[in-house]
Amino acid sequence: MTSPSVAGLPLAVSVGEPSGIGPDLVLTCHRDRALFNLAPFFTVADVDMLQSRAARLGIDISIAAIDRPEDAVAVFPSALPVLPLENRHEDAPGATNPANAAGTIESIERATRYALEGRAAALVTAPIEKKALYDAGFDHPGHTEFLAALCQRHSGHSVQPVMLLTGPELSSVPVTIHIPLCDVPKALTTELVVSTGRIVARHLKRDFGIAQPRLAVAGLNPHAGEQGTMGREDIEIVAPAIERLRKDGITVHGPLPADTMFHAEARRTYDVALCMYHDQALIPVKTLGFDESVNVTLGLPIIRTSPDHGTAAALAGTGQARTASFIAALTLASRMAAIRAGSAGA
Ligand SMILES: NC(=O)c1ccc[n+]([C@@H]2O[C@H](COP(=O)([O-])OP(=O)(O)OC[C@H]3O[C@@H](n4cnc5c(N)ncnc54)[C@H](O)[C@@H]3O)[C@@H](O)[C@H]2O)c1
Ligand SMILES: N[C@H](C(=O)O)[C@H](O)COP(=O)(O)O
Repeated sequence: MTSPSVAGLPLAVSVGEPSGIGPDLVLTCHRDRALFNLAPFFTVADVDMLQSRAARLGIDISIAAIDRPEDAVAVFPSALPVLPLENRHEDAPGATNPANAAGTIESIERATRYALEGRAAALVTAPIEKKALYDAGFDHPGHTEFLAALCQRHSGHSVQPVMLLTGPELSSVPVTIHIPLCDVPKALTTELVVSTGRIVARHLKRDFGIAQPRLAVAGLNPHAGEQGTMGREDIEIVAPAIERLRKDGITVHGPLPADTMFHAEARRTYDVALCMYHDQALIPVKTLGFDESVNVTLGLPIIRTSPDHGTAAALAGTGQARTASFIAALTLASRMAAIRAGSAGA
């Protein structure tokens, strides 16, 4: 048995970097759909590339090219529904090919558009190799910012995307995302911490069903600045942001020394850790639950999830890629879509 679709809609899956494990995950998850009770999904991909990758992996799969996302739910029980790419993807596991970049971007753009048009319940993205896309002129740090730009273009409203990594043991948010460490202090402002905290609190209520979310805010500096002797940002930037979030009625505490806020007892005191930079947020999540954690983009008009890991290019085509995080991303996307559909109908 597979899970029912949410409101009759499939999930839209972008296939990711073809030299990585994205295609392997899509194919394996369709093979194992009943085992993991997965809701119907389609992918936007090169059919020949998928056939070739399936043969490498020894997966006996039926792949059905479809014209419209609307056809995916009926096809899913018997075949992997694929909306064919206009650009081609070569099947060369482990070797990035600049010619593949256009197809990778097209897959993300089209899958996002189907979700924005209400023709897919949510978007799930397989991993991209950022450098391969930068070399082709892609000028967004990653999916997170690209999706915000696509949503902004579609709706005409400004969009602040927020990266949430969520796993069984810990959920955390990097306030600054993909920027060099030396740029973090300049990028970190009270306004950014406040707007990020508000988006997190709003989505925890709306998409995760947490009535009164509890946020814990990490300091930037060692020992949260040791009362200003190890950096002034925690006093001048982070603490005022916490005060403003509290005035909004959000349950929030900090700035906390980051080195002692992730142990088991501390984790029980909050729902999400707001961290000041990428590795502060992502190292504890990936250490505690690399195989099960999911990357979610908050702040978008659509639901977007992704596995927490990257392209793992050395494993592409080998059958060694673990699917647990991708399965968690598919499952969480369905659950969030069901919560939104339920509250929209309430
Ligand atoms: N969502 C995304 O698009 C996303 C997320 C993270 C990293 N990336 C990109 O991926 C590329 C590679 O990044 P990286 O090497 O730092 O991280 P990575 O997650 O690809 O790999 C880190 C280690 O974990 C292993 N691993 C990862 N996923 C696995 C899986 N499913 N099963 C078994 N082992 C797995 C890899 O073999 C490697 O040893 C970079 O270009 C990075 O930007 C993309
Ligand atoms: N920082 C993310 C992670 O390590 O999980 C990853 O690079 C994905 O970023 P985007 O979703 O913005 O591509």
